[in-house]
Amino acid sequence: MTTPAIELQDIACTFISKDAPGQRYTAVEHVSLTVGAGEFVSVVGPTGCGKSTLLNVAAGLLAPSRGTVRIFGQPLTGLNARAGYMFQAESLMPWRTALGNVMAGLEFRGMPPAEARAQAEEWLRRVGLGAFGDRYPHQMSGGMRKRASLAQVLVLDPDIILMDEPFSALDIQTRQLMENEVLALWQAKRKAVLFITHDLDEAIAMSDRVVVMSAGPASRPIGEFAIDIPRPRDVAEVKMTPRFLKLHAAIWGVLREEVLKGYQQQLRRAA
Ligand SMILES: Nc1ncnc2c1ncn2[C@@H]1O[C@H](COP(=O)(O)OP(=O)(O)OP(=O)(O)O)[C@@H](O)[C@H]1O
Repeated sequence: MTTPAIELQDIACTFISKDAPGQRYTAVEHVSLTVGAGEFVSVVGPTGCGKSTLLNVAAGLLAPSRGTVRIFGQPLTGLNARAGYMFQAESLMPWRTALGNVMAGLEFRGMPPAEARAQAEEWLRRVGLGAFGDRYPHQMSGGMRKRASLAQVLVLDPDIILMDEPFSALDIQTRQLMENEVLALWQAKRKAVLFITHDLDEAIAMSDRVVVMSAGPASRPIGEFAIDIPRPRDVAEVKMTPRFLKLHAAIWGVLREEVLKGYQQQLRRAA
């Protein structure tokens, strides 16, 4: 077997509780998870179960309290330099144009400006923003900003792409367009993707594998499903196929109870 792109081994993350500083809260525990080179893996689970925590661990933004992280076989210490990260929130610098934003990472790496500009323009074209390089973030729609963010990540040609609910703020049509575009780009480049989402439909439509997390505290994977739907896929069309519906029913069977538990916990915390 080839070395996985990401290998989380028996990870635990314990935080000082926000509600009671004297208490500790174990968000995730006994999490072992791999993403193969070129594999698209989604993690789904109830709200607050620790999905973003795991992504932060894979990005090297958060050191786990226990366990090891290996990136292409090497123990991760510090930031994961082989990964690009696409957050739920906007990541564009408001004072830079779309082109300036996409160029920024290349410039920080020390690439000569003319070359950085040429590569950034090429990526803006690939994400459908070729004519909008001179727009500032506030002059773009939410969908355009997401495209620019995507170009910002992909221009750096990372071997691993970490995505935390990147499309959750978009309307459904724009979202489906973006999902298809991400799949097309992924299919062409075959990077390892770790994708976090609340949306089971999205997870199944996009992924090679879907991992289901239990409700917290001490969340861990409780189910793993191979998505054997042929590619290329159209995310809207695939949702009407019998295989999709069967997989959806199977995964929802595992996820449903955890979502209810997570919801009850939220209500208790809010009370
Ligand atoms: N830095 C921190 N300090 C204290 N608690 C934290 C910290 N980061 C996360 N937590 C807690 O750990 C748990 C997991 O959080 P996380 O954001 O990873 O969940 P999530 O599954 O991504 O949530 P959502 O689906 O709502 O985005 C939550 O209960 C959260 O309050």
